[in-house]
Amino acid sequence: MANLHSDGTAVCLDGDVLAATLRRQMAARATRLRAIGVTPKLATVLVGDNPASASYIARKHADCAEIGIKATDIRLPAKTSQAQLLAHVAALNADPLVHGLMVQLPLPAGLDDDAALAAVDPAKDIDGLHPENLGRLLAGTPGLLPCTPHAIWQLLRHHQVPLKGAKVAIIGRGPLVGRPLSMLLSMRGIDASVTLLHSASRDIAEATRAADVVIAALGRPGFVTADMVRPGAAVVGVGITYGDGCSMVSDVAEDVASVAGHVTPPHGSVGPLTRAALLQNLLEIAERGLPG
Ligand SMILES: Nc1nc(=O)c2c([nH]1)NC[C@@H]1CN(c3ccc(C(=O)N[C@@H](CCC(=O)O)C(=O)O)cc3)C=[N+]21
Repeated sequence: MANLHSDGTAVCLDGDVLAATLRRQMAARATRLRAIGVTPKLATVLVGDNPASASYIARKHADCAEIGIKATDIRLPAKTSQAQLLAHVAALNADPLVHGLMVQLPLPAGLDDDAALAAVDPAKDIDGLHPENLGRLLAGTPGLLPCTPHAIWQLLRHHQVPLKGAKVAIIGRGPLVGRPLSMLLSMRGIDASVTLLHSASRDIAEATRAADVVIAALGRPGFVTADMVRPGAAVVGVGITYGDGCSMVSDVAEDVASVAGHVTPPHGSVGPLTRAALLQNLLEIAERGLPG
């Protein structure tokens, strides 16, 4: 098996390394934009004090500082009303100096995630989760791509994992990852043959054992085990569950590395690339001269 290391362990699909490369490429793009008088600018909206959400937002802002993207960090109390939240989104939509914005999910109880996604101007929708952008992906004419699916595609492409005609088993049909990823990878030009598995699927292991690529995005620690993986297959763990203390546990069990050809590391890999994909969308908007 050509894709295995000589000691029989899988090649590491390391998102940290690729994300650092992508940030350097983005820094060069930001420099070129500033040279023509465009300062790329992000706005994030965080409602409440979910510690995981606060940590992701802090990392997005640190990435912006490193790349040379201006960023505004809007924090609203958990008791914010739907109308107040939508007023903040409308103001950012209308601000010609803001190229892209996102509302961090999940919102606290009482606020509507879908309504918040739909309120973002689709031309500034760096999450790629507005119904118009999801609809364009479904139609095969994508606009801004959803970040985690784009991250996973870039990770597989970077490591030259073949997708054309390949059997790809995706576990999890959520709106942020599994479902849009199934649309992306089955697009003309990428040409994977996708099986979308979920909690009501029978014989998940049978489907994953037949797959060239297994992508676990369900949020169940250690769900994909070595016996579910064909030797030499590529395995991507997306879901991360916070264990004791600050440990992070992947949807992919550690024993998978002894069977797979490629595998994401146990501490996760897709998160830093998801942040990179968000800022790639932002720079694309700024380069198009849109919308301001
Ligand atoms: N509107 C919206 N857009 C999102 O893109 C979005 C969202 N809501 N809600 C939650 C999920 C989750 N998500 C992550 C992003 C980065 C890491 C990440 O960078 N993780 C680091 C460390 C994380 C840590 O230490 O807490 C890592 O994997 O190494 C993880 C998860 C984006 N999401």
